[in-house]
Amino acid sequence: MDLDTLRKKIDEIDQEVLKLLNERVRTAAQIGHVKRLEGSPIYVASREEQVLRKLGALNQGPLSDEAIRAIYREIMSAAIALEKPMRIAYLGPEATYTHQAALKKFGASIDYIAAPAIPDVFHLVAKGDADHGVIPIENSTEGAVSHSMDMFFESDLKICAQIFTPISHSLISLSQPNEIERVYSKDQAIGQCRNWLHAHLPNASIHTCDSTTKAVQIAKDDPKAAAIASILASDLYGVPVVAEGIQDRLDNTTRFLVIGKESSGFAKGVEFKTSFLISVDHKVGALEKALGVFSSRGLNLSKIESRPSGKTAWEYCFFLDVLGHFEEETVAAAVEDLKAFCPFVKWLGSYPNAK
Ligand SMILES: O=C(O)C(=O)C[C@]1(C(=O)O)C=C[C@@H](O)C=C1
Repeated sequence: MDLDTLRKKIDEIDQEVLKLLNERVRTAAQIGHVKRLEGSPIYVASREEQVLRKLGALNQGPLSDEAIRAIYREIMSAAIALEKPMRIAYLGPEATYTHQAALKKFGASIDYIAAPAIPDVFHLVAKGDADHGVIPIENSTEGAVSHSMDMFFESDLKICAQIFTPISHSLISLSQPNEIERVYSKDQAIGQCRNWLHAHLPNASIHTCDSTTKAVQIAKDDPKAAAIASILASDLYGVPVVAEGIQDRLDNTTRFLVIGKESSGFAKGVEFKTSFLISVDHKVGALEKALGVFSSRGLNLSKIESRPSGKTAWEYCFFLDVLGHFEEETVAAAVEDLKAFCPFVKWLGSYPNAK
């Protein structure tokens, strides 16, 4: 077939695709109406994952599963916007890695609010000024973002989704590396580039600041300074990248959480993760007994992290991640068991365990 004929074919297909897309978002708008009457949440992470999994199973190619997910991310983003104008708060300012994770999860049709610090994300959602919030929770190189974890002690917000984002850092400066005297970034980002900094800028002083974007703002005004941040932040502020991919590990990935007033309901065919916060008595075997509640039921405990209790020195609370949904019988029964002997058990949410 010649070019004109093939393009005519594409035009005809596009007409059909457009008709179907509008039919799909009209149906989503009707769902939105039902949800408003019922008072149920508009964004439903478990349903989205179910839709994406079904499409993945149906897909015969040549589109990759990744491409389908990206296309449907924007279709669902447009659908949500028609159901209700939605606002997502994220740890800002603009162009932070959290901003990029939020965009990846919620797409381009949603309104975003940059919050100056992690507690502000929680407060915006709790007050109803934002429908959901996005915060970093752990990095594959540097570990837990303790500030985010600690917010769950006091907040009643629930986790409704997780987002994994590969993190590639750049050195951003108006000068070349041999002229750089000061390096600025968020503590976590500095930790992810520690070996690179030691090898390439051994004489530069290292300074932490509130965000990777803030670091770029500093580097814009100080030619002797460099920021560790994303290429997006370099583009936004017009400060050049002088070295790319400076993170110590190639597989450097951050896990972000979506928080909201409600967790994610159960959906068939979707694998879930449930997070808890517990404390145990200061007794021999107390922690082992708590963990045994899960293993005796064949539940996979995928993570345990201890944090100071915030009440008494050298007393700890434990964050647990378990594969399964709180509405599933085995998980619910395990929690009942825990409540019988743990002084403190808090369910933080159940959400799709999608990578
Ligand atoms: O099924 C729903 O609950 C919808 O609102 C529709 C839809 C979709 O476009 O498929 C949109 C938003 C939700 O987060 C989940 C799914």
